[in-house]
Amino acid sequence: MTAGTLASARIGVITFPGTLDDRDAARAVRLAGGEPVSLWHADGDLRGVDAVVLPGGFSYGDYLRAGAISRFAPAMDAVVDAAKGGMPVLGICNGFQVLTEAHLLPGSMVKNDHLHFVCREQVLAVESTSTAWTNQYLAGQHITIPLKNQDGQFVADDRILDELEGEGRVVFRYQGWNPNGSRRDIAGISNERGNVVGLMPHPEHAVEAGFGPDGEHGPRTGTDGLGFFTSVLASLVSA
Ligand SMILES: NC(=O)CC[C@H](N)C(=O)O
Repeated sequence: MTAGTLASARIGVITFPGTLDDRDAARAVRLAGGEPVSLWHADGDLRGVDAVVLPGGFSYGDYLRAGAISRFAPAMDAVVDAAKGGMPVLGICNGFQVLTEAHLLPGSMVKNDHLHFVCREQVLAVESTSTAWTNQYLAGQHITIPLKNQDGQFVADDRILDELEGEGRVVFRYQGWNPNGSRRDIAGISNERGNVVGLMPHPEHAVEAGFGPDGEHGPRTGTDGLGFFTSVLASLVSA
């Protein structure tokens, strides 16, 4: 993509068997002004996209461990190479699970501590705006987006957690209630470079006025998730 051509940014959305949220992710890209490109897990060619979203769902039925099989999909070999080269990659929920399994992000996702599926509107604090996916938010801003998962507990040892905190790579933290027992209330993290971000809650379901969740204090806005997709477009223009 040439600098300054915001609307021509092509954002790939990968579909695995069992993916649920690819259509909403593609729609979010379109509403932000980008061009969504459908990518299939078995295809190792990313079709020249500028960034990639790994959407939510139950890829390969969450068999073995959520994300553990998807990690070996041919598309993921291409994503790992592209991410190492600096391409923006966002993993949402099951996509976050795939990113940890693929070792693009540290830590692991395990069963929610209460052992129940959780589905709710969740308030998050945006703790880092230095990533390809959060540069259009304000540091400390609270956003409300849906959360729905069974394996949403982020775990890592203290050395990794201290490193994430020390390097400003805790991108989102749960506010008000920790819905799954995640260490240090962590809802999302990034890699060192800030091009790879993963989180459990779902920004792609909060991109259109009147349909997303109410804000924390104010009237229903429903668009708190749109900033992920406008952020990546902005990061591509400034790249
Ligand atoms: N919404 C989702 O992406 C679900 C993620 C995952 N398979 C889980 O339940 O933990």
